[in-house]
Amino acid sequence: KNANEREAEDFLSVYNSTAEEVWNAYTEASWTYNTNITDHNNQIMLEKNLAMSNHTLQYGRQARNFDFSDFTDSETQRLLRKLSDIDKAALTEEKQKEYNQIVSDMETIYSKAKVCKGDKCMPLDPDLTEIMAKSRDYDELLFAWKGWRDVSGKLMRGKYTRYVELGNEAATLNGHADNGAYWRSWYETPTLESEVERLYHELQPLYHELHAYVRRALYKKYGDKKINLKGPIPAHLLGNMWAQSWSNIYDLLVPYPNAAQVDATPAMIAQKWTAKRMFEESDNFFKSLGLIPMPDEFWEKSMIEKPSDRDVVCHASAWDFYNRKDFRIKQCTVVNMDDLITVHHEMGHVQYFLQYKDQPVTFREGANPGFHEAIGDVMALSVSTPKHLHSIGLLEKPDENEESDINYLMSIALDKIAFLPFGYLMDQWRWKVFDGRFPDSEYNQQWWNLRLKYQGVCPPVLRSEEDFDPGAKFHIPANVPYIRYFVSFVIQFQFHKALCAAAGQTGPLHKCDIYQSLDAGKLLGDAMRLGNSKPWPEVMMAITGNTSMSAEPLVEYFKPLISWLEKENRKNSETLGWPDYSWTPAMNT
Ligand SMILES: CC(=O)N[C@@H](CC(=O)O)C(=O)NC[C@H](CC1(C(=O)N[C@@H](Cc2ccc(O)cc2)C(=O)O)CCCC1)C(=O)O
Ligand SMILES: [Zn+2]
Repeated sequence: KNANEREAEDFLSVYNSTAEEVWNAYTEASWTYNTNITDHNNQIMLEKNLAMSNHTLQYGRQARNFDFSDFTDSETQRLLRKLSDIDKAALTEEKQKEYNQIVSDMETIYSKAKVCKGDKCMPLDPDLTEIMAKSRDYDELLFAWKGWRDVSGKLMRGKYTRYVELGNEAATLNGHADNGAYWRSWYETPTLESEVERLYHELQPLYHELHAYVRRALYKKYGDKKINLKGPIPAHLLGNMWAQSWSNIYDLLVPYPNAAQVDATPAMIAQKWTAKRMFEESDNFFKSLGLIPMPDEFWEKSMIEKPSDRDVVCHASAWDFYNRKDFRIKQCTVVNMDDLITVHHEMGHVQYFLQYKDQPVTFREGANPGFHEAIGDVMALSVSTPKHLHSIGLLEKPDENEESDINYLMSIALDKIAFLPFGYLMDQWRWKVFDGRFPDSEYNQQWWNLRLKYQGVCPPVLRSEEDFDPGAKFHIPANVPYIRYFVSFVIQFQFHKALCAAAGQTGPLHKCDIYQSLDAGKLLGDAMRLGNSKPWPEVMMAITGNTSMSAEPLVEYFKPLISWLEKENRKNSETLGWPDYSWTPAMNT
């Protein structure tokens, strides 16, 4: 190593220890704000955010001064290259302040928004979420759906244009074409857009089969004035505020009502499960694989229930405090199966934090953002099986027959297959907003074009450019990219297949439960420990033996259901897709 490389290594170790301090300070301030939304806490968070940017700018400039092309250590090269991209710190201080304020304002609007009916004002969590999940009254669902958009997205419309401008300015200052190109650069895959497009088209036939089957069920429930069997589905009838997961309307479309049921919620309530019990159950699962237990600080400092005395950001999240000791989850947990899945999802993030905590801070990220999103869901694929739920006392002994298999696969498909077009279109919209193909005069129209094209849903009431429906989904005001979830929903089945093999499970993928398999745990733990120190294809290879993303394991997992759906839809001579694309439901009748 030449003197230059040794100097770089010293520089990187000073960077690392100072970064831990500065990032910890920001994360603490952000946590304080997220768990107690006040102007005071907001100001402190914004200050710490600026301090973090100044640190990034100061060290980013120094990193750029090194010529690391002839360095021998590839890890040093990788660290310096990552440091050289200074993100928002490239903006002037007042533009950074403006940008951070806009994002904070949009997130505050979203988190404090309530829909009022008379003197009763309902927040998204849990009130409107519960209405969307449980109501079967077309107009009550419409009230919640339209009401939420009026008090969230609609109020952010004016801020989003400036947010886009400043984000693009920062990205171009770092050498990216626009902010979307910057976000995609984290995958180190020049062909990312065509990769995800290929995956989407491989999976679209599965979605069309499910969409046709669900549309038929909604037709039976809401009639021919509200459902067109050749048209898109009104977006408020699918059990979820964004029609992104349909498991809450499972009762309207159960394939075999007399076969074994799959929902553990009734048992959780009957047995008086608490949020704490749900988290302990998840911790047990990770420990059974030989993975790292949640540390004491986690149990002391996490916020696992919605406080009654203050405003909080209820959207669940997992937090790394960058001091290798402090990791937390913030979740307004409701005792039901949906939230038990979410607990595993958030715990998956914390397990990743724990595994890579001794990496340089720059590498304390997922191999790519999709990897970070997949870990918890992989665990949930095992935990959700009737066999596993029975083993923790939440379901009777599952009867092993084809009908209960189809029931189970349907319940999982309503989350996983239903999600794919939504997971895909969220950043299709944002990438095109950032690259200018979607001018702000068309934000809402283009949003609904994509919602129709990919999801086959339509707005139940007229929309205009006074509305800003993308802003009604957390990740848009919160400035959180979304293609990571589409990637996760594909690769989590690759991981599931690989871990099931490691666990010696030979049956069909949907029956596999990796519980207590130390081999499966080691395979995943070793991959997580690498963090972002290696390009993700190498990590993918270490887990699955392949270097690329593949839809094949997802298709294999759902094979029995797809065959059933094809037969069922043919029997009903369903039209796949929505050729009556301009149809809309009768209004106010
Ligand atoms: C400090 C910080 O922000 N940390 C990051 C993690 C990190 O980057 O380290 C973080 O905690 N982000 C929050 C976000 C929360 C959830 C989410 O938003 N999910 C998507 C998509 C989806 C839906 C179903 C599903 O099964 C899996 C995903 C949605 O709900 O639309 C809510 C419920 C589940 C996950 C998350 O955990 O990803
Ligand atoms: Zn996540």
